[in-house]
Amino acid sequence: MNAQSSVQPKLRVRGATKVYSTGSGDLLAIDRCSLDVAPGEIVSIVGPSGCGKTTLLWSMSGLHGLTAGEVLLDGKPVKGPNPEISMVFQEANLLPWRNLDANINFPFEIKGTKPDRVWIDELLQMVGLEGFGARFPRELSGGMRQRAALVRALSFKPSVLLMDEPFGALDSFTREEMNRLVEQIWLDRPTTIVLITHSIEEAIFMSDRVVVMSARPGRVANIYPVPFPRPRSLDIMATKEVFDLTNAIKREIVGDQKSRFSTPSAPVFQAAK
Ligand SMILES: Nc1ncnc2c1ncn2[C@@H]1O[C@H](COP(=O)(O)OP(=O)(O)OP(=O)(O)O)[C@@H](O)[C@H]1O
Repeated sequence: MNAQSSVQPKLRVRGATKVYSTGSGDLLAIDRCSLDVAPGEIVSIVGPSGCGKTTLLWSMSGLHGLTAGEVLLDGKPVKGPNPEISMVFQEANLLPWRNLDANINFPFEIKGTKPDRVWIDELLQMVGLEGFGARFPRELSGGMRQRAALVRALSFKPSVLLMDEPFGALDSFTREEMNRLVEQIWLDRPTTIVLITHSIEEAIFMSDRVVVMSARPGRVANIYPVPFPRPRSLDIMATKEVFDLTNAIKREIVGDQKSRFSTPSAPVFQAAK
């Protein structure tokens, strides 16, 4: 799917600017970021540490407000938590005293709504966790806990899934397994996904487009289309085209950081006018 097509964007970020008030003054985290994500598209956001990736993603979720700019879901402003938007974080955040089933049910209990058990069982099967409902988080591996977090996030049937470095704490083998799993689920049930990652390889494997942000204050520096066919096999990932794209993105990020380090840095910024 291509965001440049005439289809209305699922998610539209317009001039997103966020200033945090800190003990040493205002800090401009992101500055006039704009991005359209098409329905059913997977977009990754990469950039130097501290460039504002999480700030941008949380703004998309409605979990925190913007100083200026707006986020639109299907053309309507996102002004707070939205049932259409789910999140997955680096930590699975499962409640240790509840078993897997009870963890997945927990958000429904809070909301006072009834979970769709058929859908949840289907998800558990897709991620290979069927039959593990009675297990407690301590009895699950890191990868299994993240798979459970994925099921919990998808259990609401969101139309947008926001993932904040979801596999960053996993070993590289499990991480690749999770990448393939998310792609499989997405191929089966297309959802609009925005993913933050520190791994350019992961970004390329997962995405239709990779957004590169500049060092803080974060701006959209460049957007790279990823034209490789799906499902993305290890063979595709080993091609020269992927190697060249990886290097181009890496060079852009490293180059940006180098130019920052070679000029005196000012940690506190004024908000963009
Ligand atoms: N609640 C907050 N209050 C003050 N400053 C904040 C707050 N949250 C983030 N920041 C600052 O805003 C900037 C952007 O942070 P953010 O976490 O969005 O970046 P990031 O690109 O996700 O970082 P990383 O890649 O290291 O996870 C950083 O300088 C950070 O210290």
